[in-house]
Amino acid sequence: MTAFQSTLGEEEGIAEELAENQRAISIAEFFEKNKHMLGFDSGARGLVTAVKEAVDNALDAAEESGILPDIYVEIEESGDYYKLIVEDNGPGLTKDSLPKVFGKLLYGSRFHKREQSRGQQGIGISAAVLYSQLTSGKPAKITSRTQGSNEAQYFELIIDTDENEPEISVDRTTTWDRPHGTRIELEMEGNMRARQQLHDYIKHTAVVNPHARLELREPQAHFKFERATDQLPEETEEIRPHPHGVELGTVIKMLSATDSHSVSGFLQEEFTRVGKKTAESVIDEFRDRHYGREMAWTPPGPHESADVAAAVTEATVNKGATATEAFATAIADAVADSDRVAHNELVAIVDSSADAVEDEHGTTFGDTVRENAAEAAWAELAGLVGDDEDEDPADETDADPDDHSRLVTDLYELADGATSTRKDDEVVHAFAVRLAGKFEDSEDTRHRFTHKTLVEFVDRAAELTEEYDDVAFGDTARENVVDAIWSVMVTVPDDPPRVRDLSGDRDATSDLVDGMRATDIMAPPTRCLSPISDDLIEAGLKKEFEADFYAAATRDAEVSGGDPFIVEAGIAYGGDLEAEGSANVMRFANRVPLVYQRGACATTDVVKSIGWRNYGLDQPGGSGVPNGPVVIMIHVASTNVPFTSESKDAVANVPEIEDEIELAIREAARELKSYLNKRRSMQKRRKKQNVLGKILPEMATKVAEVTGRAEPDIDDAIARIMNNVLVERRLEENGDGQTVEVVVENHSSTNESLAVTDIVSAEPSNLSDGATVVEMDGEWFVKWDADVSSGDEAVLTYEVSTDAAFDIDVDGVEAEKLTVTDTETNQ
Ligand SMILES: Nc1ncnc2c1ncn2[C@@H]1O[C@H](COP(=O)(O)OP(=O)(O)OP(=O)(O)O)[C@@H](O)[C@H]1O
Repeated sequence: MTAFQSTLGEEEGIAEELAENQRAISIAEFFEKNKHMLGFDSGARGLVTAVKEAVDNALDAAEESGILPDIYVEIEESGDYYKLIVEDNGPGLTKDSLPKVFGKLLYGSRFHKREQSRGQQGIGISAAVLYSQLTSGKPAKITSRTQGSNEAQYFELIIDTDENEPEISVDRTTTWDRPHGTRIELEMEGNMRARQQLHDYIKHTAVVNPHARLELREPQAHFKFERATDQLPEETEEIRPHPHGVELGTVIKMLSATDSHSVSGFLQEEFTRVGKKTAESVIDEFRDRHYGREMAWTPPGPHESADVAAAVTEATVNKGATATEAFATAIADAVADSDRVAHNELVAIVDSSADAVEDEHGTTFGDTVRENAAEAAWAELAGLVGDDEDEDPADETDADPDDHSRLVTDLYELADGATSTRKDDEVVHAFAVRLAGKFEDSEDTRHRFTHKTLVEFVDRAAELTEEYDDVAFGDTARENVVDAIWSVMVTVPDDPPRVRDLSGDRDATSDLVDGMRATDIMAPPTRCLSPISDDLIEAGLKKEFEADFYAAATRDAEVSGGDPFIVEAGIAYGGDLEAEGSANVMRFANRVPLVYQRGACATTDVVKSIGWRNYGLDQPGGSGVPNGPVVIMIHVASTNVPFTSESKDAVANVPEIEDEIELAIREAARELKSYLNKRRSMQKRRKKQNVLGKILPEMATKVAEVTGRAEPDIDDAIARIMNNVLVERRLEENGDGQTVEVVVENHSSTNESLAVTDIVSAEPSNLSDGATVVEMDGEWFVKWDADVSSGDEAVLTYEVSTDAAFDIDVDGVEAEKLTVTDTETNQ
């Protein structure tokens, strides 16, 4: 029995006793116990993670200050431990901030910023310090020199885990040969079993950061990556959150923190891409959700008993006959001129008619008169003065086909247009009668309903119709009818609540968040992001892998959780890539290679979910990572990459991000597909050509033998059979010299553009139009660009002495589609 159990059963004091054991846990203490969460779960991994944290910080700091990064990483054995040194040429850290940066967890400059950076949480480097002190007991040794300062600061510190504060043991000035930057030295327990991961991390960092100079020295290897460009990545700018995808909790927090009083001001001030017009659209969406829409009915026609003018006249008292008539006519005319009228629109019509009549007749139309008039006119319009005497409003099953209230006619039209043509007229009519009943019986005489209520009305009317008329009125029909009615209903003009009222109202805020999501809003600005760009991805892949084919795609920015993100993908295929086994999937987030937890990453999940056979790759079982000589690279750039854990190894399964990853990969994969298709058809062509190349000469000899004639021109025949482009030289003696004809016959089905270069050993003359000649070291290069339509031919001519030798080179047509016969050369 545990001590805890022994106390059970005794009535008093358990809670008190338990309460005595409760105490707050410092964040440093927590991570001391849970270092795996930060990527320090083993000695091998600890070293890689520490390098990664320090190098990521160095790159961030240098780029932020517009400095081309120059980073030196050294790992050396030091007795039972490993010593890690990372030096950068960044801006350095001030004496005040340095101890906190390295000696306090959750302290950093990036957590609150909406801007792409490698660092996000303010944990990374202090976690490395924590791991080092935990495993070696030694303090972190840090040197930092800020720009323009004559001397550097030197600190030795550990983290006081109870307090999560730095404990400084040495604090002095020193000299350092770097003009500015930071050097950190950590000793830790470790091993180099993860050497490959370490090398990959440094190598891949170099690939996606061509502006950085990186050097790694470790006990068994030393390599340097010189910078490939002096161009820093485009500077990023901090942005406000985008309204798409911000969560309710965040909006509640923002509402209580904002200085704005109106919702419109709040939206414009606190979010990116929201101007006055967009704010108004969001508020309209909010109104639809929060207040509902009002049903707009068609105005009564001349054959109908409903009479707006008569009703207004009757409701207006003591205004004199002329003014009353003018008032009633103005309202009736405005109603008749509208396609449909909702309650709030009618109120506006009454107001403007009253104002106009007041001006013209000098009679005052007060609020009560206006209200009475609006009520009377609305009763006509909305069928509130029922013309069906026998109808029992309590009997919702009543669907008398003879019943023709004006609402029924209106709703019938809408329902008929929205349901399949197979639905019987009478059934639709019966449904319209029941639905009209719901409107007529509603307590809200303005016919103002939320979408949800409308769905309930339609469902109920449909259920009754199914039950009593024994017909199907399924989900699709119901949804279509709801859509048709909702689209003619009108957004109400009610003012949204003030920010201070909204901030305490969770439901109303939720309507606002839904409204923000439903509004079309321009994609967020991308200046807060720094994608690699498709060109540089291709260049990076080319630098790293010898392949036959490369493709890359950069998607437009999208939003997730209010944070903009961009996904990029690259594919390399063939060449020297490993043909055995599955494809090499390279993952990057904010230009940082992701080394661990491949299997837990959204990028890997997406790669596995794609049907690669469609793109011409081998994929056993039709799912999973494809096989073959392929590298698939994915880069997720975001102002806040959603990682699965603080160790930032794997991207979480966020649907919006997964969709974009898929689209980016598919974009690059489509190019791969057409490359592979072409390659396959070229292979077929080559095979066919090889067979023909063997058979035709034998046939030619046989034919010549049998017929006793000269052997036919085989090259010509091959070109024609294969639908090739034939380039043929013809020579004709001409006095002292000879005329050269280079003939291009296009037997293919497409128009072709060729670049022909004939290298001649003597000086040519009388070149045909379009050809140029350049002399180099006693050889003449006759250059000619020929555009030859399908089925056509083009000829290059020139003259040259009979002893000239030729060598022809043709560019612009794949080798498999080209037949060159240069046999009649004099050499
Ligand atoms: N080499 C450096 N030069 C200049 N500033 C640095 C350097 N390293 C860290 N910093 C500063 O210290 C802060 C804390 O760094 P830390 O690695 O703990 O967190 P982070 O990089 O912000 O986030 P993450 O936990 O995601 O890595 C950074 O935000 C940055 O402002």
